[in-house]
Amino acid sequence: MNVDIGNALASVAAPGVSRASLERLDTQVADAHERIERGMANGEHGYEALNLPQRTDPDEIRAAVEPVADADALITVGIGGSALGAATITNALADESDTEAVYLDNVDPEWVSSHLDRLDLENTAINVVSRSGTTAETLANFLVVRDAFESAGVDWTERTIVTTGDAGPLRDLSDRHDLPSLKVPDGVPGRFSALSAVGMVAAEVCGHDLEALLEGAAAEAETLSGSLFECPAYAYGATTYALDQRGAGINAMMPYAESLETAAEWFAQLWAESLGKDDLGQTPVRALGVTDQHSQLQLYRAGPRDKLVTFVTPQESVDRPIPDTDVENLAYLGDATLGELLEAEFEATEASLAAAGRPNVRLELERVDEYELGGLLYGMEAACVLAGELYGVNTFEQPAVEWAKKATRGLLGGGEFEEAEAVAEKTSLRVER
Ligand SMILES: O=P(O)(O)OC[C@H]1O[C@H](O)[C@H](O)[C@@H](O)[C@@H]1O
Repeated sequence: MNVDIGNALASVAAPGVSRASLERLDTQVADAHERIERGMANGEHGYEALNLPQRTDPDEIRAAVEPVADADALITVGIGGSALGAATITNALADESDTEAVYLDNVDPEWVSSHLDRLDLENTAINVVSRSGTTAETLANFLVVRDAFESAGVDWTERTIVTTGDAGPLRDLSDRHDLPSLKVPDGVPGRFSALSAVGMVAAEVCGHDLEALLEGAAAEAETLSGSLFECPAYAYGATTYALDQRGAGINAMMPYAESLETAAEWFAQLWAESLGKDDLGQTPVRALGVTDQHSQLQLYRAGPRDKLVTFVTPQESVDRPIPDTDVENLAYLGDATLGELLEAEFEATEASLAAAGRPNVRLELERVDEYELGGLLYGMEAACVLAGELYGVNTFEQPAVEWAKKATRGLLGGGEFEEAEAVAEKTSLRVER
């Protein structure tokens, strides 16, 4: 992954971040890097995630998925960090795969049923993932999926792989039915676990190259160093932090590849849950080039000056010519390909933001393949850890989400809920038709 922060730097037209201030920030980056290295060396909670390229064992994952390797479809039941990493990988690489990857994260009954009703369950496998093993949505969806298998006369115990922590309801269930299981590595929070079994079971069943994913991540890991000017991941983390300090509290992640749409979702969780605490953090927004040029771009170029736009641009991809036409005003398209049009749209958007003094950063990938994707996932995680150090927040906890999880359980009769109820009552205002 290369990072071009040129359009985030202050110029005559743009009020971005100055090179001098980045040079000053580099001292803090050096200190943060020392802290990160120490955390990695000691396997401390969270920092351990940056060791995954060396720790993850593809053979162990392959052995666990062997019983379902021939599945036509794989239903991954998980949410947040237990689904988005895997979905990012399989959606990005979908064209290489014969297995359909389905992700059940939401508990919308209509949507869950629509998947279960259409899939041939006899040739479908289940990949249930929960670090804690207690997440209500995941367990509920798993019970529903299991029930659908039983109703279809399919032995779900022959078709299920579990990935979870050492203990908890999901681990108990997996032990009771002797299911093939993998462990969420210690010290790795869900949103940093894409490069472990959490993200890679689905990748393996869908036929992707796990070694290449890890090699790409390892290559990115090798660039970690005490200067943002030498490390693309830190350049990104430090620049976003510096821009946020100057008012860019919103970061719109805008890949110019349909296949990377889920990567923006994954990034949103990483950035929001890791940095959004102590009244600090930068709000991630999901966007997609070119689609959102025709919906959000007006705001990015002419709305409040509180945004950074992050482009992700693969340099190579398959292409397709635009056929000639005899419609006179469209003749200019006939000489181009869809890829050239996409590239021109990207360059025009980047230039238009820069011309309007709106900071933007470009993350360049050679192409969308396992190696580059591994680098992108690792690079964004390292950028996030660095940004967390600069903000001075605890990057690896998420107390606000835990509060809502507890409240949900309480509402369903699974625990205390007085605090949430009391607040909701005081602030409720209802307007009826
Ligand atoms: O993997 P699980 O324990 O089921 O957790 C799934 C998700 O739950 C919560 O929403 C956490 O805030 C997320 O960070 C986590 O990824």
